[in-house]
Amino acid sequence: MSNCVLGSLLRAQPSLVLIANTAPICFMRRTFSSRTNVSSNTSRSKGKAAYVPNTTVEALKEAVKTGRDEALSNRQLFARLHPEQKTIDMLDMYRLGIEKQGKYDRKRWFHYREPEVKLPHLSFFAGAQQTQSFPSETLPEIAFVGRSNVGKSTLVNQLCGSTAARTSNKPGLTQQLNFYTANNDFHLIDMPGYGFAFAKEEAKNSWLSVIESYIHNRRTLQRVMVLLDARHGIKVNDRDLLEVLERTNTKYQFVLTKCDLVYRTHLAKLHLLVSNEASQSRHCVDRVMLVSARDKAGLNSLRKEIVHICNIGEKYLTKEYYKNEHIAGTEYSKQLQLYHDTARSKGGKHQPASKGHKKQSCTL
Ligand SMILES: Nc1nc2c(ncn2[C@@H]2O[C@H](COP(=O)(O)OP(=O)(O)OP(=O)(O)O)[C@@H](O)[C@H]2O)c(=O)[nH]1
Ligand SMILES: [Mg+2]
Repeated sequence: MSNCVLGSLLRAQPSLVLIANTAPICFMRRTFSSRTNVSSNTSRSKGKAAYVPNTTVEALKEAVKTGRDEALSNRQLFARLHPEQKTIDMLDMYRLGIEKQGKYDRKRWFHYREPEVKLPHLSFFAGAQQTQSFPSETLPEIAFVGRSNVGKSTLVNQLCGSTAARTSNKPGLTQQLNFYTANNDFHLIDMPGYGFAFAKEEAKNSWLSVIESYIHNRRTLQRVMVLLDARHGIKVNDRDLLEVLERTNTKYQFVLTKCDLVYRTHLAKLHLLVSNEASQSRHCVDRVMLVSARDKAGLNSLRKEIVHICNIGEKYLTKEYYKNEHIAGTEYSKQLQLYHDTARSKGGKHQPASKGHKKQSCTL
């Protein structure tokens, strides 16, 4: 375990990380006990986990280049990001993120009625706490990894409309690799989380080495879904996992979870940062997925991704499905047009968020 990279999470040492390779800002790698950030200069971010992912973002670079913005905190730099309009439109369409309520609130009007991709129910068939207990390699496998409590087990359940995986609001419930089969078409693997968890140190060390061994050796593993909490983005201990994935030439993809807990504009900015990260990584799929298991938003896109990864598209995405999808898309465009026309005729911009709307805290 001493040479296990993931194991280093548990004895993290402060070290310097450069943003965007060239940007003259550095920040202290946080340990679990010390959560200070040297580039944060606002009292608001003091003591909080203000974290800028180690990624190249034109807006951030631009802000740094001007010189006058060098003293800005990560949070302020993040606030200056400008996501593309098409990202915001996509979030609107799939109703991801909290929408600021306005006079012409789209929720009251219409939404995109996407036909559902129905995946078979899951059944549990193996649990592994050590490498020798892995079941034999038969069907294509997709693994779900991420920090404890990020929503792995919940997502596995929601994708297949099942309750097979146990979930809890207490980090550290899943303590072994759980293998689920979906109608003998593919396997989904729910992994234990890394980072903070209510479990013994030795147990956490052993999960990490088993996860690493699984990623390294499993020939049927098609993709690793790296789940990131939309409130937090990429954290230091995620980076250690990404290093393992890159080193073992494993194909992986980011999934932003709990999108119902952040505002849509925040989500669009985070999407920009994480997409940037994905496009710079050799083995990362350049398509960031966004989901909310609570609101059941974005799940369908992830289901389609799974079906494509496992090459079972013709079974689940029939001609009928594409026809319904086309009808729903056309209807949505019509309603959107009507919405814009009405808003314009009433002199209309959206009203600001209502006073009673509770703002969610985030640690970016
Ligand atoms: N609001 C919200 N809560 C969610 C969402 N997904 C999961 N949760 C909640 O997050 C908590 C953790 O969910 P789990 O699925 O058990 O998390 P996990 O990643 O499997 O956690 P470990 O097994 O400890 O690694 C539960 O209370 C879930 O109800 C989501 O999309 N939105
Ligand atoms: Mg779990």
